[in-house]
Amino acid sequence: MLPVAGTIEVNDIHKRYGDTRAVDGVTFEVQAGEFFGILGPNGAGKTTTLEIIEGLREPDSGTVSVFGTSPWPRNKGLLTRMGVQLQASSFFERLTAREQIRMFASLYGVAAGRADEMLDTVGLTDKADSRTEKLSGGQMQRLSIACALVHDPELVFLDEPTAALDPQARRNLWDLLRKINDAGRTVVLTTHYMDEAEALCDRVAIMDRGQVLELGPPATLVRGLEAPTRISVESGALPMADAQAIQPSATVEDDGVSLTFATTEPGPVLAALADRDALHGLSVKAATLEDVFLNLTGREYRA
Ligand SMILES: Nc1ncnc2c1ncn2[C@@H]1O[C@H](COP(=O)(O)OP(=O)(O)OP(=O)(O)O)[C@@H](O)[C@H]1O
Repeated sequence: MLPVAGTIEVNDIHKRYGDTRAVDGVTFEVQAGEFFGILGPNGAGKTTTLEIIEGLREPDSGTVSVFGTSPWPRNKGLLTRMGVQLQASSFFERLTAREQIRMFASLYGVAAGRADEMLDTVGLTDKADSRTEKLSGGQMQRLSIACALVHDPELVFLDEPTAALDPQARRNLWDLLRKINDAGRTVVLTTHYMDEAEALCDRVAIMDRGQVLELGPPATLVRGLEAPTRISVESGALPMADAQAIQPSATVEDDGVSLTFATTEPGPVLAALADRDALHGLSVKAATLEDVFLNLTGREYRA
């Protein structure tokens, strides 16, 4: 049997700008229905990678296939099957939200009624008559996502869709993105937020300096680290000697604010603290993708 081709296949792509190796040998596949994330700090090469897949840029070398064909040179057959989220700045001037999305719909030969439905899907019906420059950041992002989805594409690209949003607006947008994926669409998203990648993505490619350092489901990447869990309670909850006796393999520190255990076996430590009635101010922090990045690069993650 032939292997099943991915919706997207990226094979050893390179792109240089002068001396900058923006993309330096990137390879991955995205399967149909996947929520795939490209995660990395500013300048990692995420946008360049995405634009090459979208057919907006030509790689210097390497190949890309989307639905089995090359997106470069500009492939009109792919346009109707892909949705690309535009930055809010690319809206037509002085149109209302409804006029914007109907304009996008008409470009694809999509009926106005479908455009109005999409406004409703992204929760903007009550803003339909507002001019886009009057919308909040989150509302503009939702409108740009609605415009990307108006022709019902199978594959959706989102470039940092929640950048610069407040936490509540980000959460709302996450719910919307999950719905889009649950409806069967393949979603490729770039983000520099570790928590966003963890919350949304089935698999994530961690990029830095033009290269993919690690690729897999977020939970697998974190588990693969075998990084310790950090258990903190109030400073002085136990005398240091008693704390150290709980689990000789754990590292224990008391910094005057918290007494913290770093342990790969958190269960017995929690049980022992409960036995000693020493759970005041408890917080438990497992390793995150940030620890994975630190482990891979030796650098703290700075989005
Ligand atoms: N058109 C361009 N001309 C010259 N250099 C560029 C161009 N586009 C990107 N670069 C450089 O290539 C590198 C990768 O940029 P890219 O925008 O792909 O990264 P990114 O991970 O998307 O970053 P950000 O999160 O800041 O958008 C950066 O060093 C950037 O300065």
